[in-house]
Amino acid sequence: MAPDSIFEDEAEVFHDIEVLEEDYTPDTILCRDEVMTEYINVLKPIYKGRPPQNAFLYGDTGVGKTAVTNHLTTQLEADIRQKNEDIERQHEQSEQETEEQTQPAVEPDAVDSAAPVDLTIVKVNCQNLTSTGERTSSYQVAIALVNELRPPKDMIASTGYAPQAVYSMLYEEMDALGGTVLVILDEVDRIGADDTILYELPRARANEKVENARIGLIGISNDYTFRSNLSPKVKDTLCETEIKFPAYNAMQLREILRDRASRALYDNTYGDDVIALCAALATRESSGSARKAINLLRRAGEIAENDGRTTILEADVHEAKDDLEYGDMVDSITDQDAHKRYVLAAVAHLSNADATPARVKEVHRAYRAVAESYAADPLSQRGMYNHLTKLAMLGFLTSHDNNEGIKGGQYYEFEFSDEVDRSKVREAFESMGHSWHDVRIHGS
Ligand SMILES: Nc1ncnc2c1ncn2[C@@H]1O[C@H](COP(=O)(O)OP(=O)(O)OP(=O)(O)O)[C@@H](O)[C@H]1O
Repeated sequence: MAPDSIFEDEAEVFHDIEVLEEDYTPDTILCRDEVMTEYINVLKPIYKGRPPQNAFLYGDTGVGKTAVTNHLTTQLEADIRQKNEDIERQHEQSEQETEEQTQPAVEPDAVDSAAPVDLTIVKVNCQNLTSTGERTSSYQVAIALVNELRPPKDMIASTGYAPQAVYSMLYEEMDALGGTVLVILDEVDRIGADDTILYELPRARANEKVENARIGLIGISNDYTFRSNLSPKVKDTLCETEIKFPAYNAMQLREILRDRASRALYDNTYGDDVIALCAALATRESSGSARKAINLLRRAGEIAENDGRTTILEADVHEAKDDLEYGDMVDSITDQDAHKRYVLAAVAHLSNADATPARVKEVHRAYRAVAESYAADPLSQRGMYNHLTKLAMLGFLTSHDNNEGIKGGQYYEFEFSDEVDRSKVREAFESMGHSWHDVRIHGS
């Protein structure tokens, strides 16, 4: 039967596509028993009503840091709710029994030692705090935390307050809550060089900034260098416990994928070959990222559906890989700071004018025109050169070392690496809401 609408697919492979969405929290966390045990030990004191611990979680992207955190904090909240209800019931029972009998049936001590636990969890992703993609700062994280704790009508603006005033507001909110306040900072490396908040929070009670609240801090990061660059006093507190999330191997990814696929896809739409290929590609190309494996499966399913098929083929997975790589590169460009993006735009214009590989002087001329077209102050050639070499180090650009002997001297030339091209840079600009400016390349 022909579909009634142009938006209808003749063939469908997804039974529940949401199971493959980024924000889906799986009911069961597979293949993470060891880290879960370590993590549970960090959270145990909270359940027991003792002072919370601080922890630093690290591991490559897509290895379950957020998924495990969400899973365990949800479980912690549910268990504490249950514990508090039990305690309340016990209290009521013992009060009743005291009224009825002269001798209470329940040991009074058993009730007193089990005081209800008051827990508030505040989560902030430090990546999303600036619209321009520049580095976040402790100040912005503090503002985000204040706003998480306040009702919408009392939220504060992201600029215009003295840092100490923001910290005071934060402590006030936390003190008003009382009990244990567990602050979880995802992508904490985005905080950049100013890590004030990371030593302010765990020490707030000792420094008498809060009286009623006990603050625990969990930082999550996929940047290995971040930890080593932390100031020693932050390292001592935040990294009280460190939990490393290792990359998944292909076998583990297969297990995770089989579980997801069985919920997301109709039976018989995929075979074990497709699962194995997604797992193998994610292991090889994306250092064991479950996110990549799941995204590959999802994209491959969409490709099959768009093609009117109810079976996902290995070829769909290969096509999905190409599609995702394109998107990943655009995202990585978006993640760069403004001057690096201007440099990439400059190389895009040069490449379009067939003027690459280009010497630093030529890149600088194009870069200056790009920066000015976005009303930004261009850096000097030396300043820009630092960004240029960093971009080459990160794999966006390739540099050629030319040596023309005594006459020409030694010089470097730059061009896009195989993974980058003009359309990706342009798409990155547009995805950030910046229109693409066609800059004239002089002298080319
Ligand atoms: N052990 C697991 N069992 C089931 N699903 C998992 C597991 N690990 C990761 N996933 C899924 O893989 C995806 C990526 O995981 P997650 O967001 O937790 O990674 P991450 O380590 O926090 O990555 P990033 O550092 O990029 O934030 C999510 O969809 C998550 O549900």
